[in-house]
Amino acid sequence: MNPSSSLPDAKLTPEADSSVLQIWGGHPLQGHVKISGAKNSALVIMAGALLCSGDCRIRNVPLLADVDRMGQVLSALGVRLTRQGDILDINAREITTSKAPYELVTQLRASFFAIGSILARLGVAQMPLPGGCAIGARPVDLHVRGLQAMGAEVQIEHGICNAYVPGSSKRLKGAKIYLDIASVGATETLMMAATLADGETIIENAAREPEVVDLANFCNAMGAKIQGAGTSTITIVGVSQLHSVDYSIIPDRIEAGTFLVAGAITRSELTLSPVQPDHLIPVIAKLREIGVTIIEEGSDTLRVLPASTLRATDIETLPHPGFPTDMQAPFMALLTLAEGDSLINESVFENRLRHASELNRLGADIRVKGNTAFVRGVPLLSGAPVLGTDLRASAALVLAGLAAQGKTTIQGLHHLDRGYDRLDMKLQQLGAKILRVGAPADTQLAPNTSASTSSIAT
Ligand SMILES: CC(=O)N[C@H]1[C@@H](OP(=O)(O)OP(=O)(O)OC[C@H]2O[C@@H](n3ccc(=O)[nH]c3=O)[C@H](O)[C@@H]2O)O[C@H](CO)[C@@H](O)[C@@H]1O
Ligand SMILES: C=C(OP(=O)(O)O)C(=O)O
Repeated sequence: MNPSSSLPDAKLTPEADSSVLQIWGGHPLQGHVKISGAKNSALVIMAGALLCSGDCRIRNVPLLADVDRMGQVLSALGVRLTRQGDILDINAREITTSKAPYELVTQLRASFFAIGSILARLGVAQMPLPGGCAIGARPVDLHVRGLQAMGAEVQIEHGICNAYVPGSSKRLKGAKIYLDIASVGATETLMMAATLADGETIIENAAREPEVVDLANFCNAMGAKIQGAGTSTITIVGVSQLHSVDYSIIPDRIEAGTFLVAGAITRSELTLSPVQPDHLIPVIAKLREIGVTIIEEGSDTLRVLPASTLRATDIETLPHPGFPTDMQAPFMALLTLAEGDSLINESVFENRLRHASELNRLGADIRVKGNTAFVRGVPLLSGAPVLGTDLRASAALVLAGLAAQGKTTIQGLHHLDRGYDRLDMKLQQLGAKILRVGAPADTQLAPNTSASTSSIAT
């Protein structure tokens, strides 16, 4: 069953670039929201499907522009894909080329991680350097060094990472790899590469994010031998081939966190499911510190209650299980309305505070110095035209817009659509007065004051 079957299908096209979101803020939300599958799991698991020459059925796949593009990357490699609702079937029996298309790979980050699976399957890969959110330099040196340690020759030329495995077997060799930084992507690239390598690979200082564990579980369900995912040391014993699989990806903890903040910032009562509360420990802990009541109901449901007062707090982003960098911008939106001064330190990416100046357009009081934002709480925000500069920055502006008095117009929706499954429609179903309109000229339309704006244009 498509978990979001009550939502219309959105068209995820470049038109999102010219469309805008209009939000009439200051209205409480109410109801239940269905959390979609995790973007960062879906994308890397699609890359992982390249390791297997049998059928891979992936369930709970979110409707995202990034998933579409990743599908196009796989198609361009000769892989067969069919999607029905949230089920994606992938068959990579034949990979007809080792060269991934530049114009697609450069539009998202996770596409690059497929260098690990392509190299493992074919012994050769030509992968353009990736795109993704412009939140820092985001090099791929750790991916490259790890593949080299496994015996690959790798060179970056003209924006393309060319890799091949010398020798007649074309098979990577197990290796001991220490990552200088616990990089999510490098851990995933190397874990995939190691599943089909000759011998044992040990990744030290591995990333511990839930999406790394999800990828390992997916690979193990295909017959891989991966141990330790979720800890700092992952051991992979290479196998010669993997078999068919039917696998369901985890709920998106960042989408869930975004809806928790939506409840908190609009002082609303919402329930969210399915979620894995243990994936949200730092987010829930910070919300409670801010004064928001979060109740766990059963094993997969969270309820957020209307907060009377929001209190300032300090946040430092860190690799999992620390506070997730992908929740930093949404929390900044929330803290603009908290009583007192908050300090937010972004320590994972070097340029991920660009939403601060856009939040200031809405009346927030934020000063940025280096990687630190000083947020002085204000009693209210007021709607204004703003620009989403990356995925989570755009989500932060939506959240601020929901709380701001009057009308907020958000441009740059292609960022939002990369990583949120029909966010505007889900908010609409909770009673938000939010409307997507096709072209900037339409932004002058009169507000639709009805709580259920079914005339949404997608
Ligand atoms: C598609 C995907 O899964 N994206 C997530 C992934 O991105 P991504 O995998 O790109 O993030 P990383 O964990 O690799 O990045 C962490 C830090 O390591 C640095 N670094 C990374 C690789 C490398 O070879 N060299 C290097 O210096 C990065 O520039 C960054 O400063 O994890 C991030 C951190 O949780 C999340 O914000 C992204 O949503
Ligand atoms: C940074 C993010 O995504 P990506 O790595 O795909 O750019 C994100 O999901 O917040």
